[in-house]
Amino acid sequence: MAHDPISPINLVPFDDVQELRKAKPTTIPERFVRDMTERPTLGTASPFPDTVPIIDLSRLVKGNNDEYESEMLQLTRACEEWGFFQVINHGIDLSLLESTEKLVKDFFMLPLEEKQKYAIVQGAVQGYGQAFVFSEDQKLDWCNMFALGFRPHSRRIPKLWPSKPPKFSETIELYSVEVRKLCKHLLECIAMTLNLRADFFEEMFGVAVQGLRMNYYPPCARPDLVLGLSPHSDGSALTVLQQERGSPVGLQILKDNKWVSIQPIPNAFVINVGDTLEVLTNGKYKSIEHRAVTHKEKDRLSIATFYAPSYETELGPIPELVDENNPCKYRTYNHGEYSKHYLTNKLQGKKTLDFTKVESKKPT
Ligand SMILES: O=C(O)CCC(=O)C(=O)O
Ligand SMILES: [Fe+2]
Repeated sequence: MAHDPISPINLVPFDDVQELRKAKPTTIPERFVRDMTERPTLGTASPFPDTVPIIDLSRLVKGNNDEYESEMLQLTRACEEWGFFQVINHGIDLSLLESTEKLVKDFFMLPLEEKQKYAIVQGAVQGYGQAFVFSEDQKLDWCNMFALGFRPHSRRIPKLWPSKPPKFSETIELYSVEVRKLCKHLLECIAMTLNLRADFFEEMFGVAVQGLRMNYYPPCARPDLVLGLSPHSDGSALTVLQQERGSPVGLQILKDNKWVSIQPIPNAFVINVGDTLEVLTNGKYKSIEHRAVTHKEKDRLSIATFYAPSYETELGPIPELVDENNPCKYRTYNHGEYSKHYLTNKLQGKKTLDFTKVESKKPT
């Protein structure tokens, strides 16, 4: 698919959160104040520092030895029981992570007029601003976002690649190439946890779609009333998230019906299973609902890379993963069609996945 399969999308104007914050309002504007049921519980969500699995990638390249086997088991458990894990020793140059982080932060610190040169254009899901805002009465996230398409090349909108700060675009390019390699490697390992050939996903995905969303969450005087990012699952196959060094806790995942905070580990990436992998594995590896919360004094930056099959790919449960005990739970559909569906609906937990669910037959 040459361009975003999204046209037209009618986004409605939104308030720029950094600008709002500058005015230091004593009350939070109504459009950001969540209904009681949606408000985050802060401080009470247990941080579970050692339960979201940590995968040491340096142990996954060594071939057939005990370390490799035990790390593969850990990866299987992470995908099956958590849908989220952190990777350490991923091999990406730490100075590249630091410079990416710094330049992205510098971008958000530019004056609004400068950032607005790259504003989301109607009909695209790339640029500066909040996507997923479709009505005047929809609650807004306490966040500014900047999204860019990276691969395939035809998806790029060159006028949205900023000239300021200097080196931004070339650094994002280098970063995205490295993160792409990481995604490929992780998917090879994940394929093997499913007893599939290592190159199974690589072959199926074609020229994989890769996009970036940079999220900047200014501090908020009332973090108990707002959400940084609404609950959602990602439409991708895999998502790779970098959190700024020294970030406060912000990411929470819904685990056994409780919101659990993910503690940032310096230099690690947070990886999560997206909807596409859920469908392909016939629900064996599930995408997990997650959200971001804000902090009273500290800002937070995160950089999410979404990695997904090409838009032409036909998706459905992999036949090897469907049998009598695991009947087919999702219908077959075109990935471009799903992306369009995902991007034209507000973020609402895992609701977009209903698009592909097959009605389960009631036992007679
Ligand atoms: O900022 C975060 O931790 C979450 C970001 C996220 O979930 C996303 O961009 O899809
Ligand atoms: Fe997400």
